[in-house]
Amino acid sequence: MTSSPQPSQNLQTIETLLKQLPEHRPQLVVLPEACLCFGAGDQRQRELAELPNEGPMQAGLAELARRYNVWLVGGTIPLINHTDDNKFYAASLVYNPQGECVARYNKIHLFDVDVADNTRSYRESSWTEAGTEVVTVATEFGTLGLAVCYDVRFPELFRALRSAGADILLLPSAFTQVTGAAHWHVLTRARAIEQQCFMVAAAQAGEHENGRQTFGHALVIDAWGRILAETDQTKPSLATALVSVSDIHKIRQDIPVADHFKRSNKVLHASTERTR
Ligand SMILES: O=C(O)CNC(=O)[C@H](CS)NC(=O)CCC(=O)C(=O)O
Repeated sequence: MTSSPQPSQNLQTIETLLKQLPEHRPQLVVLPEACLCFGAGDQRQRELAELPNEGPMQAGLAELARRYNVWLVGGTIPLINHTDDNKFYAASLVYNPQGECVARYNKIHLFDVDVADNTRSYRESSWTEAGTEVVTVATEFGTLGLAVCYDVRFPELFRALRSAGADILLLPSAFTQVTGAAHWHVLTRARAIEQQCFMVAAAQAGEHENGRQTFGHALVIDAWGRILAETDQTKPSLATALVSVSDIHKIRQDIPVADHFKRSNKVLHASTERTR
């Protein structure tokens, strides 16, 4: 998506995409970070921020999940934070096909980064409250592990998701054009390979109303690191793949990294303690 600052307009775009989905059900649809409001400025986002399970953005996503009979992951939307009025949570919400919100993940790693693009300096923590919880959710497809965008640079989170049972990693994103061109495919594939999970990485793409340029290239990656689907367009489009989560069992059996990590973790931990 090339989301605008206008939630109702973005909901319409999402509905246009949902109409193009293959017939196959059950189906999981992952939307990009800030799918309902992008490039609006932090003041506008604060105004739009909603309480959990209240407000038009969440009602819109719930209704679409129900109408199209899909599991729908609403990238991130701003949700109110009671401890600091100036900061909202960047929350990724999972809706089941009945339109019920069954999980919420607040983005943990915030993008306080300098980039050689026309924005130059990103300071996400100045308007976003960091999440503190690792979130997985059991579904009929397998267990989903939730992460968002910049989180992909922190493999420890993905290790924690795998330890908590994740089979399918979800990564709603809004990667910058510059960092995306250099790192997007490598990072998303690396997380899939090392955790032996599917990776569904949705993306903002193109040039937004505030001049920000995002990289696009939404991906579905399997647990062997193969790219199953990719969209390289900068107009709203879908990357779709038909997958079976049972494919990961052989990979995990043949290369038992989860067991080996338990062994090495003790050694590594003891060793860093000694050298400190
Ligand atoms: O601000 C919004 O409206 C939506 N959120 C974003 O665009 C976020 C925070 S600025 N973007 C990223 O995390 C980019 C990460 C990235 O590009 C990298 O890790 O290289």
